[in-house]
Amino acid sequence: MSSSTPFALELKDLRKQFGKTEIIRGASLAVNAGERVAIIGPNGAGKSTLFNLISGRFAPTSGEVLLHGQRIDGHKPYEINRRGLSRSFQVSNLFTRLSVFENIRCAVLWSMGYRYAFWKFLADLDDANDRADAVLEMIKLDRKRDVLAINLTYAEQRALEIGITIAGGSSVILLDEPTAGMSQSETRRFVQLIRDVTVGKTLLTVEHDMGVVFGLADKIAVLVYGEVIAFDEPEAVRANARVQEAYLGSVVADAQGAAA
Ligand SMILES: Nc1ncnc2c1ncn2[C@@H]1O[C@H](COP(=O)(O)OP(=O)(O)OP(=O)(O)O)[C@@H](O)[C@H]1O
Repeated sequence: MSSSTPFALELKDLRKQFGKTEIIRGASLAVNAGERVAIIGPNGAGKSTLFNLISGRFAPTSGEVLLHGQRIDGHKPYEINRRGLSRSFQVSNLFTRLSVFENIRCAVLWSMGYRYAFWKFLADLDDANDRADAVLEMIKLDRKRDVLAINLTYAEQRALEIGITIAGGSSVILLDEPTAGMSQSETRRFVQLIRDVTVGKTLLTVEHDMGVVFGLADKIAVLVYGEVIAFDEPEAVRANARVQEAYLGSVVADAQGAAA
């Protein structure tokens, strides 16, 4: 066994079957700490399923998921979260009737272990408040601190979700289509926001927008029929013949304009 630093996240020959259908068919991937990785692939390739396997919503049929060198496959989502992996969802996960600040503070308190032990939380409330305010500044919602989440714009709600995802200080962040539904200018600002709040962290994002992919990712993983057929830097993936053939031909041509 090597003594070098383990990968932040590693998938080893991961498989997932639903009934008789194998959706994830031996996916392998090794992500270094601090890398930003976009997972792309055609509809139905298994991107969301892969996220569900990594974050513990599904247990794999076989194979391994390692977080900082330790097995997490089959563990419960909250256990995986405690070990430093946090995930956002395509569908909004906000408490719409709570303020922006309260949404973030809930996430901070949860990450500090106050899910059930609210009796001990008063002592640490100042810490939680400070951390929540720091996160609000990072996601640029400090001026909306006391606004109810339901009254935010769509883009602000998505920023709040990112804030909730990073509030606990996880080192590995999974974002599922973070810019879906945004205008082009909102998307550009949002990509910058994601870059800013994930400095020093490991990021995996599922993304359809090639402008976002090429603007954000250090590396791209191409998932086709439940297999990672390429995992490399953007230019190498763009030039990869197998990727061109299986998926990217026309999509990449479009992206060249979008990323320029
Ligand atoms: N819980 C489940 N039970 C049965 N089949 C499932 C389940 N979840 C996903 N699938 C199937 O797995 C396949 C991959 O779905 P998945 O949502 O992971 O793909 P995707 O790459 O995220 O697609 P998209 O880009 O359209 O979001 C689909 O055929 C889907 O119907």
